[in-house]
Amino acid sequence: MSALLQVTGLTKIITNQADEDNHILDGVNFTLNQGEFVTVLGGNGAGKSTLFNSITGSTEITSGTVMLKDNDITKWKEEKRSNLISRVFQDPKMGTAPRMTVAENLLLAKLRGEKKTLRSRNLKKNKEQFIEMCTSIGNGLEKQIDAPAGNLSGGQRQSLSLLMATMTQPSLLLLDEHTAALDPKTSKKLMQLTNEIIQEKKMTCMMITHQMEDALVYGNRLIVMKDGKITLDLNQKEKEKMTLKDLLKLFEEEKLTPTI
Ligand SMILES: Nc1ncnc2c1ncn2[C@@H]1O[C@H](COP(=O)(O)OP(=O)(O)OP(=O)(O)O)[C@@H](O)[C@H]1O
Repeated sequence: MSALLQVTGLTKIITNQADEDNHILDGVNFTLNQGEFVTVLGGNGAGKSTLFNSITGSTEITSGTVMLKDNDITKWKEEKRSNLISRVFQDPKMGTAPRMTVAENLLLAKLRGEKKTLRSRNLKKNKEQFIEMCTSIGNGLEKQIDAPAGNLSGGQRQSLSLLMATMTQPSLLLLDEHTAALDPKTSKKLMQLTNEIIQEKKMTCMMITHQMEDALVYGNRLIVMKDGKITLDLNQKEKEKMTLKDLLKLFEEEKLTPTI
């Protein structure tokens, strides 16, 4: 396996009004290999989303480097990084344009990184493929193909976000609690769909979740964060041995504190 993402000494310090430094990310180091699907657990405020923000370039870091596909992207603007990195957020409203139709949203995703306009000719050409993609999800999204994305249910809108995020096979897929705002049944379905897409496209993915069971069931590596640090990093074999009970016990006993 070859390294796809290499994060070294990633640190983000925020100084508050009392002039105290808060280490939101505290020297995070890890390497993600091509094809790895990592689930990321950690309590509120552990630094999980800030880690994602640092990788996508939506937050400025204090120090450290981010390498992606042998490129040092630390100083790249967010827009440039977005040609290689896709992210799906918790809020269904974040990943789609509400006034554009489902088909237009999908076309926008298909043309990512290209300087093309949303011509109706392009829409017509791709419509059949888009309907097929939507039908495969099984939640009626294809019936809304010409409806504005803002009219969709939360589950439909998140599945559209997921389709858009994975359409052009990004180098890295970041899922930021992307099922958390949905009801349990819809959330489960979207998680299954997510896993199918990741397996089928052999994608490299990091997924933040608060569902310990999902963190154990899905993916082939598990990372736990606490106080801006990675405090547990289980490979596939170690993860397979870990039971939900063991994991819950570790959290309860707070054995996930850094050893240094
Ligand atoms: N721009 C900022 N200014 C000040 N504090 C910030 C900023 N960004 C993040 N923080 C703080 O950094 C800490 C980590 O936040 P982050 O959102 O990364 O945590 P998280 O692990 O994703 O938590 P959650 O599970 O609640 O989403 C929090 O205490 C948060 O309030």
